[in-house]
Amino acid sequence: MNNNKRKPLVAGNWKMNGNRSLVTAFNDAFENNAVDNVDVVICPPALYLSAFSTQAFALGGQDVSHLDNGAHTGDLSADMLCELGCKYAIVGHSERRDDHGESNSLVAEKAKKSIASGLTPIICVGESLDIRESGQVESFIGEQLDALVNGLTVEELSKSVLAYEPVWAIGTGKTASPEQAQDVHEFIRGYFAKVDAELAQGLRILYGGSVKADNAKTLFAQQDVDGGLIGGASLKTEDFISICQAAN
Ligand SMILES: O=C(CO)COP(=O)(O)O
Repeated sequence: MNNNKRKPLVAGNWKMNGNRSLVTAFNDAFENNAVDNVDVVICPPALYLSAFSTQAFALGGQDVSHLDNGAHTGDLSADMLCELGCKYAIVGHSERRDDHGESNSLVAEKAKKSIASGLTPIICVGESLDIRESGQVESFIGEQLDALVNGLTVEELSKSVLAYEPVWAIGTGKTASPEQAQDVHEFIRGYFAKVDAELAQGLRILYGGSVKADNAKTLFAQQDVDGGLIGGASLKTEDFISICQAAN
């Protein structure tokens, strides 16, 4: 693991996968395999949240509304997630941005609402292959970050976690190389350093995109990589536990 003072965090995003027996498997596996010195989070489909019984990891929502309550069919509020025991909520995942047209400013509103309710938002940013191939990674991610800095105070940002998830690496088996990941993480930390040096130093920035048990350690060893946001490999207890241990 890198030698900075930020506590590593590994979050599993089950997406629209899993069932009650997977919940049971995770309850059992984590009771028997402690992961030390790493904050571990599972973000299952929300209707399974109440089926978890272990205290070995925290729970998170995969998305959250920017609104308090009301006539918004299918949406879940931050308070509801809190009531079901969540400590975190993923916001701005590229699948939400693509499937539901979520804008940078909406993502910032969701992060703000999460913090107001006591949740830690895991705010996702990342570029498509087109953007990368046209050499616009930093300007594209810079715009995603601009919306956060415009919408959230430094104090709110310091209660957030960032996740860099290159869209071309999600579910494709094409992981960013450790150098590619480090380059963007360094850019993100540098961006926040211009806002507030202490904020940037303490901000946890996770990498997500085809993280597996066999590549996690080298990714997590990068100076500015503080853990991971894991999709496919978070659906298997053994793989996910190995990835969590690689962050220690
Ligand atoms: O989108 C992701 C996590 O949020 C990454 O998914 P994969 O690990 O399946 O590539």
